[in-house]
Amino acid sequence: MTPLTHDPVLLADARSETVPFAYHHLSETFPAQTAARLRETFPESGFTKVTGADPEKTYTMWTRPLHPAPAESVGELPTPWQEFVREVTGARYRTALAALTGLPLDPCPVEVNLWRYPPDCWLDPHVDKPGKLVTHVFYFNEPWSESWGGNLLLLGSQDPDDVVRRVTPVHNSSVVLVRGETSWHAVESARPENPGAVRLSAQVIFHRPE
Ligand SMILES: O=C(O)CCC(=O)C(=O)O
Ligand SMILES: [Fe+2]
Repeated sequence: MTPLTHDPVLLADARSETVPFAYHHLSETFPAQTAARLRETFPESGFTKVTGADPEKTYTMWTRPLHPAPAESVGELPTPWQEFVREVTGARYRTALAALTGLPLDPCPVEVNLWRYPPDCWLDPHVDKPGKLVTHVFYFNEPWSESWGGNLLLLGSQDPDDVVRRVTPVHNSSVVLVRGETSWHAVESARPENPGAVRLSAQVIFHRPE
C-alpha cells in the first residue's frame, strides 16, 4: 500500500493581498505529484444536490462532506483524499494557516467538503456566514481558461459588476478568504461553451468556536 505521505500545503508561498479584502493566493498549493493524484482521484460519488436560488432559472451543484463525514463514506474515499483530510485537519496546517492569516484558529472546529459545479452554475455575491472565520478553496481543474467563466470574483461591494479581482480555478491553485463584513465575492457562471468541464473544488472552513 502507498504510504500516507501527508504532504504539506505550501502555505509559505502564498501571495497575501488586502484589496478588496484580506485574502491569500497560492498558484501551487501542493507538490505537483500530490496535486495530480488528487486530481485523478477526485471523487464522483457521494455528492448531494444543492439547488441555486434564482427566480428565472434553477440549477444544481453538488457537494460531499469529507469532515465531519458519515462514517460509512470514509473507507470509500480514495487514499490521496484521505491524506488530504488528514493534512488539513492536522496541527501543522492549522498552525501555518493561523500564521498566514493572523487568526487564532486553535479552538476552531474545521469542516472539509468537496464541490462539483456543472457548466452554467454560479454563486451570487455574498459575504460568508459570520460563523466562518476563514475558508480555503482548492481548485482541481485541468485545464481551465479564464474565458470559460467559473472564476471566483472578489468584489468591492455587493454589486456583481464591481469586480476587483478574478481568480481562475486552475488546477493546484487555491485561495484563502478571510471572512469580514465587506468580503463580498461570487462565482461567475461557467459558460455553456465550456467543453463540459465540471468545476472541481475542495473547501476547508474554520468555524468560530461556539
Ligand atoms: O468555489 C469558490 O471559488 C468559492 C465558493 C464560495 O464562495 C462559497 O462556497 O461560499
Ligand atoms: Fe463564499
